[in-house]
Amino acid sequence: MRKENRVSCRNPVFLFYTMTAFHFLDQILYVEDVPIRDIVAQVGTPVYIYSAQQILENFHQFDQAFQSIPHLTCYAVKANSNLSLLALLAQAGAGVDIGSGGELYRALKAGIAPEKITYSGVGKTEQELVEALQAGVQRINIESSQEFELICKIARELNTPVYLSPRINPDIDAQTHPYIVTGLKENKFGMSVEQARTLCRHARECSGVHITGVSMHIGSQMTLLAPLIEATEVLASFIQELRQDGFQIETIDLGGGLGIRYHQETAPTPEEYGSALLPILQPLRCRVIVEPGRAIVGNAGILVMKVLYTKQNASKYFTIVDAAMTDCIRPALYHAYHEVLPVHQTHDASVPMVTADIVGQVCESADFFGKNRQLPQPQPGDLLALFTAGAYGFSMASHYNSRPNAAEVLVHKGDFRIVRQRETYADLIRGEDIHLL
Ligand SMILES: Cc1ncc(COP(=O)(O)O)c(C=O)c1O
Ligand SMILES: N[C@@H](CCCC[NH3+])C(=O)O
Repeated sequence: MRKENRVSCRNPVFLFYTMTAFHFLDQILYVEDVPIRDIVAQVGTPVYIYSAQQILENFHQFDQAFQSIPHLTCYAVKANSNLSLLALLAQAGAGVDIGSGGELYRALKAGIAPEKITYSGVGKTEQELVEALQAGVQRINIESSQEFELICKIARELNTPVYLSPRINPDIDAQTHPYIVTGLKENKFGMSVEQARTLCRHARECSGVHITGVSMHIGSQMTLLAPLIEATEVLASFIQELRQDGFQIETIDLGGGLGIRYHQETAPTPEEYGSALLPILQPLRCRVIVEPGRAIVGNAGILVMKVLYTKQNASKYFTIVDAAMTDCIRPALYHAYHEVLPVHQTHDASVPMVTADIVGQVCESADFFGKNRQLPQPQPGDLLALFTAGAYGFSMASHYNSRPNAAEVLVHKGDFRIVRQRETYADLIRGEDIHLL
């Protein structure tokens, strides 16, 4: 990763990005050793670009944070499910957390060993559960008594042992965006300790079904450790109780949720996260599962887009780009802040700074990437990069307005590969038939 000779830029946020694989050299944005413009020249825009080195560095930070105890880092596939990213992480020794049959399919295709897969989710269907058990998945986080009954039935029919971890909803506020809080009692996820206690007792009567763990996932983009510490304590004391009742609890699954820096927030590092939790975890002598998604891929990806037009309505300036909320819905859905910077910096003082909304092509006023952003007056054809877009970017893409999905590119050192082709119009109508009744 080149980090020498960086130019000073007009915007101080540039300095922040020099801490990742994305950096400016002679006013040009690079990922690892590749200029973004070289990728765009070959692949076009909009394009998601990921750094393999950054992903691996983030993954190893989690591994190191828990190295003093048995653990498995199960990357949450929902954050970014591209097959090449999954294969990269598989090669590095990661397991995965999946939330659907589709994610199971991807994980297996990417070479993740079934015994390294954890299956979470509030609404797993019978077919999905059967597929997971037949594939050899050995950790299912269970979220309701009805799901439990269904799993008991499937275990009998398949004559397969099943290993379950009730997902505890500890009623603790993760203090993040309300749409991504998942551990309050009014949320749909998991069950109370009381309900889990009843479920575990019931499990004794179901042959082939074993309660071997306890799990949680209380929210996403958490910037405070206190809720995670408190929730881990709840799980730890439940584990002690279950063991006293004779259950052989081997696993504690802490879920994901560690936040990252998008703007001015400060998020704990994986090391700080590990250090805060290890005193609770060590005495349990459990295998620890962590399920980070965003913290592994978030800062390892950008979305590059091209300026189509600029215009002014009344006193407002707009920069209209060739990407849209269909490529990255986070600003529209959560009012999430993502830094947007020109791919080529200018030191030319004659280029005026403007304050503009950076907006997409879709017919929704929520279709924006940034509001009132200060940047050197963009010109049609200029490239802009939306930073920290590796998590919940492409994986939440849609086809609204019949927009083909963007291409995805993976970079490693001086080399890059298209890891997902840009969609065509034909892709958009695949599976549709015209019937005139
Ligand atoms: C069960 C489960 N595990 C892990 C994650 C990953 O979360 P994050 O990307 O916030 O680390 C999620 C999503 O929030 C989840 O629902
Ligand atoms: N999609 C969310 C995170 C939800 C995590 C899934 N439980 C985001 O973009 O921040």
